[in-house]
Amino acid sequence: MTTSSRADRGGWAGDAHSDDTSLLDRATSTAVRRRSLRLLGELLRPRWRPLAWAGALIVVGTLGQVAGPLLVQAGVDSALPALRDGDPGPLVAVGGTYLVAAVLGGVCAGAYVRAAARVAQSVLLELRRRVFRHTQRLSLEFHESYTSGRVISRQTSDLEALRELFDGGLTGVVSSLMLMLFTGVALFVVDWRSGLVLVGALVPAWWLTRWFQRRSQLLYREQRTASARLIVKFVETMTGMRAVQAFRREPAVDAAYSVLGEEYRDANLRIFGVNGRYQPGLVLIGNVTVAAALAYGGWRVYDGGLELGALVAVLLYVKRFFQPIQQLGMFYNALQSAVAALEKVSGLLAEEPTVVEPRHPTPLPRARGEVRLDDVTFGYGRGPVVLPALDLTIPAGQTVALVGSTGAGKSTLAKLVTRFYDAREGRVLLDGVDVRDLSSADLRRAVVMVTQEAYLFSGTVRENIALGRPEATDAEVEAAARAVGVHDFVQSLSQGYDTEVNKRGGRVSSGQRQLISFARAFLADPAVLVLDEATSSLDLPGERLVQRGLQTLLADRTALIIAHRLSTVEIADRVLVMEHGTVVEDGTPGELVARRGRFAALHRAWQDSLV
Ligand SMILES: Nc1ncnc2c1ncn2[C@@H]1O[C@H](COP(=O)(O)OP(=O)(O)OP(=O)(O)O)[C@@H](O)[C@H]1O
Repeated sequence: MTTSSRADRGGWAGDAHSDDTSLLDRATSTAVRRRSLRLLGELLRPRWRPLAWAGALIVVGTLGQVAGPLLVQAGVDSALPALRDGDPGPLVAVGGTYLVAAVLGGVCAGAYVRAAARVAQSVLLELRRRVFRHTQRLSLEFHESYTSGRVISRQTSDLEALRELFDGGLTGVVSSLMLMLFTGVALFVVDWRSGLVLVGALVPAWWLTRWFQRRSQLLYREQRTASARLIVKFVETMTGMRAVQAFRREPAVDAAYSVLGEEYRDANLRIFGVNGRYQPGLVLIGNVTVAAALAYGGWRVYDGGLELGALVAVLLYVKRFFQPIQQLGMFYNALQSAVAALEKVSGLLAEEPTVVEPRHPTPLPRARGEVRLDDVTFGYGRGPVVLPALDLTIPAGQTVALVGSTGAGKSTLAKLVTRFYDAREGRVLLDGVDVRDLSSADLRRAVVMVTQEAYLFSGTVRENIALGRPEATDAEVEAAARAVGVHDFVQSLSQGYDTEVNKRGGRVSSGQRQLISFARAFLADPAVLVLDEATSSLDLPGERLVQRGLQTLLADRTALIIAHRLSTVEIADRVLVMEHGTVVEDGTPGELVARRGRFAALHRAWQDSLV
């Protein structure tokens, strides 16, 4: 894959994540820009009507503002002489028009801000929704490689940068540009020679702006990268707080966080350094131009080549012309920040799920639960092969315990059966149907995975149990809880099934957490259950409770359990011992103990640990 096409897709795959580097080569940079613009186009196209309305408002509003100096000129050069001759009419007319233009300009500018804000807010809402929906849609492969902190910074600080641009900057940029354009045209209308003085001044202003643009583009990328790193570190530390405290990593983490914080501060300071040169540079150019226009115009007034009113108008226009440039410089910061953010968000949105939904799924409304791996070879991404040519058949209803040393490929096998990943070669079949041909609805109904961490979401115990079947009745939820033996515990909570978990009064132990997740799986009633048994040890009564719950859960269904406990292995119909991605022993627990191989040794070690 070429760099540009990877950047076009988003480029997280592989070790160099494009959004973590601020130095992109030219081709990648162009591809990233194009991708961002495409996204912006997609977002703006359906909103062209309100955009056109905002555009009309700003044109009228700016015309109202630009009319001022022209009217001053008319006042000085025509209305005042007429008044001297005893005719106050022109002065009244000029004064009245000035008032109308000022009011119209103000009203339209205000309406423009509101109209632009409505468009901006709806774009932001859509983007926020898209990012969330898209991240959910992406396969596990993405989530295992793109750290959660980075996803969070896409959804928070990047969208925030875009909000800042839309809220203040963008409306300002458009009105500033408009004001400059109309002011320039009006200046040429009043006195084209003075217009040429302005054009001369634009040359250094242009060079200064180009310099600023180049420097700040790089610096803003650096700033966003530094900010994302800071967020990643924070999220990582907070989610791993137990490990941090257990291993007294606080000072090390603190030091690392401080370094990242300093890098972020330095990145911000560098930006201010560039701004600090750009802004005064522009002010200087502006003032020199006003002085030049005054000298040149004054000489011509003296000479009789220019009316006094025209000179006043020229000076007002030249002064006004440079005000928006300074504003533009400030908005440019917001723009840079937002462009960098848009590049990253568009990268995330360009990611494609690696596990794709079939176009014409084979229906499987009622799975029996036979699982077969047919010559399956698998490796992560472009990494080494983890499972080489695996053949395995698990008849419907069989409970299989997977054991083996760490890194042997047990979880990988589980992730293939649940189709969190697709095999590189070979097929994974459920009831004879390739899992790639099943709709995700059928597959997720038939195959449920219970993970080690048994994640509980904020909400009530009832909602947590009914996660896979939200339409389940209270009686069904309770029956599931009874079946796995967690009903009494739930009843003992302050508000029973309505207790909010993870809040005060709703704290659950790891064993209870597992039982709730068993109840959740029981209620979902899948034909195949894949279970990564928790490694944390429970006390004996707790272990018995979990074991009993497990047995009820397993009855009549196919189960693949990554087993960490002797008691679990003993209730299995079959044990598979894995080493380096291959099954090295396969049989009933009794048979394997008798065979005196690896499992027998493991079995002995487990038994010894119990006495
Ligand atoms: N997301 C991943 N990306 C790349 N390689 C991975 C990923 N997950 C696992 N691996 C690699 O695949 C191999 C098998 O890992 P797997 O998690 O399946 O082992 P396991 O038998 O479940 O181990 P454990 O009992 O420690 O969980 C290991 O070498 C591991 O480093």
